[in-house]
Amino acid sequence: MGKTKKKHSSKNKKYKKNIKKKILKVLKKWKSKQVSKQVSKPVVEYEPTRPITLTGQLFSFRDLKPMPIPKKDLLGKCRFVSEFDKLNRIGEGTYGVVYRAKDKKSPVEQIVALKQIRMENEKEGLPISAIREISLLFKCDHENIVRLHEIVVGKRLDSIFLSMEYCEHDLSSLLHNMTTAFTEAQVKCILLQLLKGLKYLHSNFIIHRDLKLSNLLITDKGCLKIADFGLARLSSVPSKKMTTKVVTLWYRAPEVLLGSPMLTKAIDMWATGCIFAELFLHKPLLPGCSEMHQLDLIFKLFGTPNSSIWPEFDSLMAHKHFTLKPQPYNNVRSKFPELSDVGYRLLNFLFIYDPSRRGTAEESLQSSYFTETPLPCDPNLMPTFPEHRNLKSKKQSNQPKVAQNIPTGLPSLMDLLQ
Ligand SMILES: Nc1ncnc2c1ncn2[C@@H]1O[C@H](COP(=O)(O)OP(=O)(O)OP(=O)(O)O)[C@@H](O)[C@H]1O
Repeated sequence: MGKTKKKHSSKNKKYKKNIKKKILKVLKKWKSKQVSKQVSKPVVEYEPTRPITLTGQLFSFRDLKPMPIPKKDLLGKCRFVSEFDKLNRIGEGTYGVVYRAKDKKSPVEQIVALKQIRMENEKEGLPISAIREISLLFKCDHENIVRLHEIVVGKRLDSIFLSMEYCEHDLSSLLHNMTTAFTEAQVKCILLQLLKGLKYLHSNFIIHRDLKLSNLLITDKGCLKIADFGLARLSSVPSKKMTTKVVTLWYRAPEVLLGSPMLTKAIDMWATGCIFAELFLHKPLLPGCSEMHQLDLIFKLFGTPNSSIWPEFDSLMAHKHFTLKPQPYNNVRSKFPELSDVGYRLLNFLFIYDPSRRGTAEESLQSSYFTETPLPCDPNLMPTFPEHRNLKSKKQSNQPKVAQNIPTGLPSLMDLLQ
C-alpha cells in the first residue's frame, strides 16, 4: 500500500512540474510578443532625428501597458529653431539673448520672441532660472502675463529657446526713449494692468521676485505683459524661507535688504510702488548704488522704521552691524506734489514697511485712484512707438546688478516647488 502511495505522489509531482514548465513557456512567449508589439508600435510617435526629449520616458515596459502622454507634455516633439527666421536681436539679459523671429511654418504671419537660454557656464544641463521660467510660464494663462508658446531646439544639445508672444516694447527702453513723460491716464492704464497680472500670479501662489521696468512688456495694442520669470517662485502657506538676494536693487523691498528669511508676495508690491513712482516721475525713485545706499535712500524718503510700525524690524536689525540715522518724517508728499490725495494714499499703501500690512494687488485694484479723473486710458489708446524698438539693440539697463544668489545645475523637484 505504502509503496503504491509513494509511486503516485512522485508521479503527481512530475506531472505538476511539467505543467508549470509549460505554463511558464507559454507566458514567456506571450510576454515577448507584447514587448515587440510595444516597440514596433509606440503610442506616441517619436521622430528619432529630433535630439531632445525634455519629458521623461515615452512608454514603460514595466507593466506592459502603454503610457499615454498628455498633449501638453509632448515636449519631445520640440520644433527646430530652423523653422524660424531670426529677424533681429531685441534684448539681452543675464540669462539669455532675445530675438524677434518669424515662424516659417505658420500659415499666417506670426512674429515671436525667441529667448535663447544661456548655457555657457552650465555643466549639468538647463540652468535653474530657465527651468523655473518654463515651469511657471506654462502654468500661467492671463492676458497680462507673457505667453510661452513652446520650447524650440537647435542642432546642438545646448541650444534651447523659449518661443514667446512678441511684444513691441519693454517699459524700460520705452521710458528711456520718450521725450515726455506718460500722462497720468497712461500711468493708470499701465498700473492697472500690472496689478491685474499680479493679482493673478499671487492668487496662484507665484511670486515674481524681479519686477522692474525692463521686465514689463507692452504690445502694440497697449497690453502690458509681465515677463522674465527666471527668479519667480511658488510661495507656500505659510511662507517658506527663500534666498534673500532677489529683486534688482532699485526695486528691492526693505525686508529683502535687511535679510528677512520670510519673503512674501509683498516684495512684488514694493517693486510695484517703485514702478508706479518711476512712471509718474519719469525717473527712478530710489536709484541706490549699493545695498546700504539703497536702505539709506528708503529711510530718507519714508522715515526710519521702528518696531511699533514694523514688529519684525528690531529682530532684523539685531544682526546688522550698522546704526541708523533717525529720520522721523515721511517725505513722499514733497516728491509728488501733483499726485491727488487718493493717488498719494495708494502709493504709501504700496510702501508700508511691514510686509504683512503692505497693500496687496487685489486691494490696490479697489483704490478710487482708478475711478477718479483722469480715468485710466484704454490700452488701445496707449501710444505705440514702432521706431523705438529699432533703437533698442541692447538692453539699456544701467541698474546695478548685485550678484543674485542663484544655484546652477539641474534643480531638484523641491527646488522647483519651493
Ligand atoms: N516676449 C518678448 N517680446 C519682446 N521683447 C522681449 C520679450 N521677452 C524679452 N524681451 C526683451 O529682452 C529683454 C531681456 O529679456 P528677459 O528679461 O526675459 O531676459 P533675462 O536674461 O531674464 O533678463 P534679466 O537680466 O532682466 O534677468 C527684455 O528686457 C525685453 O527688452
